[in-house]
Amino acid sequence: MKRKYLIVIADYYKDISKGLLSSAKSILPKSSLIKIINVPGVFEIPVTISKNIKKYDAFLALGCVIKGQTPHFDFISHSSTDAIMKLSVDSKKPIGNGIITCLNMRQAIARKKKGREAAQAVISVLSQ
Ligand SMILES: Nc1c(NC[C@H](O)[C@H](O)[C@H](O)CO)[nH]c(=O)[nH]c1=O
Ligand SMILES: CC(=O)[C@@H](O)COP(=O)(O)O
Repeated sequence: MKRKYLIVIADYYKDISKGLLSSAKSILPKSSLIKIINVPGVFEIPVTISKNIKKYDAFLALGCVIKGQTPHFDFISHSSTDAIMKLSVDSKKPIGNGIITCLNMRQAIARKKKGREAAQAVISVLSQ
């Protein structure tokens, strides 16, 4: 079956996002219809998915948050994760969480292939 996927990707850390995107795309079925929307940061991901929730079968949220000096990291990480979970449960559609939350750039580089896990999870839920 030809599934429609929307990938929403935050450009805040472009190199990391590129890795997340290529690893996610590598596992999606070749027959899928895939649309990609770029947003400035992970905070913009939930509203973008929400605006498109009826148009696609499944979604991938990709981005990277790296801890700085202030509590900003916790607010951005929790609010985006919670909003994505709520959207997924309310709409009954899978949204793969490929937002990595890291304490430093070294951790982010080591995790930039995690898009694959998010894509794999979505495929698994779609097949239930
Ligand atoms: N600090 C990070 C951000 N911050 C930006 C926000 O996501 C948002 O774009 C801004 O607050 C305007 O609404 N975004 C990331 O993706 N990663 C970060 O580490
Ligand atoms: C997400 C963050 O914590 C970071 O990008 C912001 O840095 P800071 O807390 O130093 O303003």
